[in-house]
Amino acid sequence: MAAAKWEGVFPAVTTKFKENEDLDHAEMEKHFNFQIDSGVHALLTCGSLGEASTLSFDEKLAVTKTALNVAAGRVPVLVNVSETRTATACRFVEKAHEMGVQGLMVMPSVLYAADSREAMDNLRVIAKAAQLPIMVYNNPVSYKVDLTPEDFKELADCEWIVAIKESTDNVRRITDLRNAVGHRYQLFMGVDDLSFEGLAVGADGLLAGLVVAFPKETVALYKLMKAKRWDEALKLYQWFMPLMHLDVSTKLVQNLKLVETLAGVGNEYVRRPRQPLQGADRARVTAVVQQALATRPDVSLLF
Ligand SMILES: N[C@@H](CC=O)C(=O)O
Repeated sequence: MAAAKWEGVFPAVTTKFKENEDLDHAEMEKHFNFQIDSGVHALLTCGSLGEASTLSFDEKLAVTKTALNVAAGRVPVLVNVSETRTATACRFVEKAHEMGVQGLMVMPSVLYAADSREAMDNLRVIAKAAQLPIMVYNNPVSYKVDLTPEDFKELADCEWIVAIKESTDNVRRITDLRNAVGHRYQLFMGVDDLSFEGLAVGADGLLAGLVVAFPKETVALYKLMKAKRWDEALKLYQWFMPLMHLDVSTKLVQNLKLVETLAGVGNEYVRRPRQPLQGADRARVTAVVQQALATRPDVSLLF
């Protein structure tokens, strides 16, 4: 049977590399401990922000193993599934299950824009192989596959599908999902700069990017919203917004790795063909981060 209900702040952790592009497990241990010590409610490895597209099958398992070792049961560890072929995804989830992950996030195949019949079949086949709770990552903006509230109604009989990461960029979708399927699924806002709006209309959590550099602030935003302390949440959100815009970009990985570096919690090593930001892009992100750091609220005073 599927696990306890997921809720709260789930960072899509960045994958740490050395200068020569090898995995840097020591840096990842630091990063994962930093997230957990800051109060996040789970870790998601190997998402798009985790540069999944540059990681081999075995590397994804190795990164996830490090997260499991660090978490040691303190928070659940989910791994993103982004294989291009359903059969490969099944092999991957079987290995992830053996390794002890507590859940999966499943993306559609990024190289083929499946129609909804194909996308739902892909999910059912992966769920059967995994026998693990699954969050469906619905992001038609980036991946050109949109599972609608009607599709989720149809998937409701699949007990392993327990949550949806909502990234349509359309905040109406949270309410449309609730109206269509009630509380059958836990709903996560997947677009950073719609966090307040998503939580305000009843999302159960955030599966977000900026949390990698500012976990305490993201957890504070979530807690304020759940406590209906709207004015304080809005003030914090207004401070956060210029940073959150940085996640909504084709350069989100480089943006966020630069944010982590300037915030003193990471480095900028990425895998080619990505390269660290330069020129005007670098100056723009640096200015946003410097302004945010200069006006950073002390969220420990809020609770
Ligand atoms: N969609 C991202 C998280 C948010 O930026 C991911 O899957 O890594």
